[in-house]
Amino acid sequence: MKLLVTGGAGYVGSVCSTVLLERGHEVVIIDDLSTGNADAVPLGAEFIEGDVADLAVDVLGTSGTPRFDGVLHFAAQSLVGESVEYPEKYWRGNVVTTLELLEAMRHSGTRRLVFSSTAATYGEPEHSPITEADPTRPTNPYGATKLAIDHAITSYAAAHSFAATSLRYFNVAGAYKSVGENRVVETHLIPLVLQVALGQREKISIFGTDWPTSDGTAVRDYIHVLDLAEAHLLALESSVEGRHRIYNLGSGAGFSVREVISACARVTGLPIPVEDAPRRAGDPAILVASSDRAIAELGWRPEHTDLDEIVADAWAYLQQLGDRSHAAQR
Ligand SMILES: NC(=O)c1ccc[n+]([C@@H]2O[C@H](COP(=O)([O-])OP(=O)(O)OC[C@H]3O[C@@H](n4cnc5c(N)ncnc54)[C@H](O)[C@@H]3O)[C@@H](O)[C@H]2O)c1
Ligand SMILES: O=c1ccn([C@@H]2O[C@H](COP(=O)(O)OP(=O)(O)O[C@H]3O[C@H](CO)[C@H](O)[C@H](O)[C@H]3O)[C@@H](O)[C@H]2O)c(=O)[nH]1
Repeated sequence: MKLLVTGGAGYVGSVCSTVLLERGHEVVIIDDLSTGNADAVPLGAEFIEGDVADLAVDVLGTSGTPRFDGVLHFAAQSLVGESVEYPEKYWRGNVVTTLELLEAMRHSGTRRLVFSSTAATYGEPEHSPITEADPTRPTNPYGATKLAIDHAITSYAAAHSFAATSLRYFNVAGAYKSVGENRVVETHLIPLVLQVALGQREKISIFGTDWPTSDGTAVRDYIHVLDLAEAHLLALESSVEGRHRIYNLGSGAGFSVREVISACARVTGLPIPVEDAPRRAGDPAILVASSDRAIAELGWRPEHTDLDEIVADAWAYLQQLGDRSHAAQR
């Protein structure tokens, strides 16, 4: 297939693009490098630098035979805390941008879409694990914008025969080959803990030690980025015109913040100083996915579910990056 990948210079988008190219697909990437890295664009992909909202119409074309077989839409602003402080950046950057993309797809006759949704669409869950039938009550603007986009996609599928899939990722982690997490502003637990191990940060703050969990720290479901890439391929291949399918994607097990820090200490063999800190606003206590629907309908099987393996891949990537990481250059 010839595929348009938005956000293909970001973490998840560049790993997925790498896997798509390995499977023989043609990949064109649009990325404005607002949070991505030009050197994450995989060899073999065509790269167009700029904003999806500005470029979608030109790149997809407006009439005749569609130029692309499908779109994978990763481009987004995705920092929960920032979304609380600057919601306008999220409503414009996520919702307005995606509406422009959907319209460009409609006019060009491109119907196949895989969208990066998120566990943050659910908000504070009533029970665990979370299924797709559970209520969606996001607790921050980031989750609200992703949910709004999911609703828009549902109506485009019904009215305009889009063959769409929203993948609700839980906590993505790990690395694949030369691609991993290398953000200017890093807020995610595993890369932060590994930066402490590397001596790039003094310590890791544990946000909340009084959660109703076994060790008092928050529990998350960490999914290897390579398993996520496989789900995108399966979603693309099986998409159905007129349907918008929604799937949760996680590894099926929850790990506490302290368990993640222990895994990082085991894998690196290095000391990781910690400090107890207050809860972070908007954080739910426990987020664990039921991926049963993706397993049953897509035939997806998460294969890299061992936390130590996920951490080891992220660690290998950071070591290989060395002085080239944003954290090293600060
Ligand atoms: N990482 C996670 O744990 C996680 C979890 C759930 C959902 N997601 C979603 O997955 C997607 C990818 O996340 P990520 O962690 O790789 O983030 P990322 O910030 O590394 O990647 C996003 C990419 O999109 C680009 N971008 C943003 N807005 C753009 C625009 N308007 N035009 C062109 N390019 C634009 C950025 O430069 C960046 O390269 C996002 O949609 C995110 O909301 C991520
Ligand atoms: O320095 C830190 C950073 C994080 N945490 C804790 O570690 C856990 C994981 O935090 P992350 O920031 O790595 O991930 P989140 O669970 O907050 O959010 C991630 O997963 C969500 C879905 O589960 C959303 O999709 C979101 O985009 C994505 O960043 C949370 O309990 C958080 O409070 C700490 O204790 N200290």
